[in-house]
Amino acid sequence: MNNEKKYEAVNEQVEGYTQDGQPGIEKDMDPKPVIIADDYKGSGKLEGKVALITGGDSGIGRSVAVHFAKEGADIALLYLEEEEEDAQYVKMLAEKENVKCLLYSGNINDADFRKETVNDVVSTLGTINILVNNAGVQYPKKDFLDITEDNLRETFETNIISMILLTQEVFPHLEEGDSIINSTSVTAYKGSPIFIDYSSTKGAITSFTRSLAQNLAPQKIRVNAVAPGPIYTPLIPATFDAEHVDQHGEDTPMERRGQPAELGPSYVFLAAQDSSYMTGEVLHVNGGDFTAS
Ligand SMILES: NC(=O)C1=CN([C@@H]2O[C@H](COP(=O)(O)OP(=O)(O)OC[C@H]3O[C@@H](n4cnc5c(N)ncnc54)[C@H](O)[C@@H]3O)[C@@H](O)[C@H]2O)C=CC1
Ligand SMILES: CC(=O)C(C)=O
Repeated sequence: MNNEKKYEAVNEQVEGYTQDGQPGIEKDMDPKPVIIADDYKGSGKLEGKVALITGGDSGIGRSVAVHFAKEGADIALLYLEEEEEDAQYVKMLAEKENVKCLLYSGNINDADFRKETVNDVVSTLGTINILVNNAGVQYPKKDFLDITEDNLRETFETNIISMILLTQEVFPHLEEGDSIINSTSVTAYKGSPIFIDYSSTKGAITSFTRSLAQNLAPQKIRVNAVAPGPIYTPLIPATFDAEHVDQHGEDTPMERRGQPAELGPSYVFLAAQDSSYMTGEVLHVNGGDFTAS
């Protein structure tokens, strides 16, 4: 079975599965997302590198973590406490690739936690070469007036404010050739009637990526982003009702949701020297929605 057929087969089994609020837990998902293609072969593209991946326990971040491990990077994952088992699973997969994997559970919105995490990664693994800013939350609301101030503040705090603050924490350790990759979203480009606040944070992430890329270009530190379309991750059953979960991705030109396995290679490309002449760019992995780019 070719990879796309395998993804379609998983998609067909989804059938409106939901979870009870964020954070979504990958170990409870049935069917499980596909993290990496069976025929993916690492070729040492990230050997000797150290990557810090936020939200690296599950979904897109898990796929990034496993691809980076396949490419020889030591990795550190930052995630919420409720996701410990998901993170332990990623650690087990990474260690099978003979790389180190450090785990940091806590809230990215806590300044001490950010600082302690970065200091510990650097003292244990020597440095940080790649920062993947991927943690995010979303609270879909049909009615504009239903967006609560608490949800609005949490969405901005988690998705963009802490992204910038964590990047400031990591920046002093980055050197020429190192790279930052941010997870934005197709909703930053298309807008979304149910994600007015969330899509605003994703628009901010795109602008942050472009602006920081210009600022850091003289130091030869590259800053790029990936804009996923609808991807089957714990975030989806944790935040959508069954009908929306079922339909997720049907409105793309490819008429299907994506699997995390279809995202990981883009992050490898942006982290590796293969993309050495790219900065401030966004890769759109969205099932063919090229008008949203
Ligand atoms: N699944 C999708 O269809 C799409 C996802 N994205 C983005 O991809 C990124 C990853 O999400 P997914 O893999 O889909 O879901 P996910 O639920 O697997 O990952 C989100 C991760 O964010 C982390 N997180 C959230 N709040 C946190 C906090 N306060 N402190 C520490 N960690 C926190 C959690 O570890 C969680 O695992 C997010 O930024 C999301 O907005 C973008 C477009 C589409
Ligand atoms: C959550 C999100 O960004 C989409 C495209 O579903």
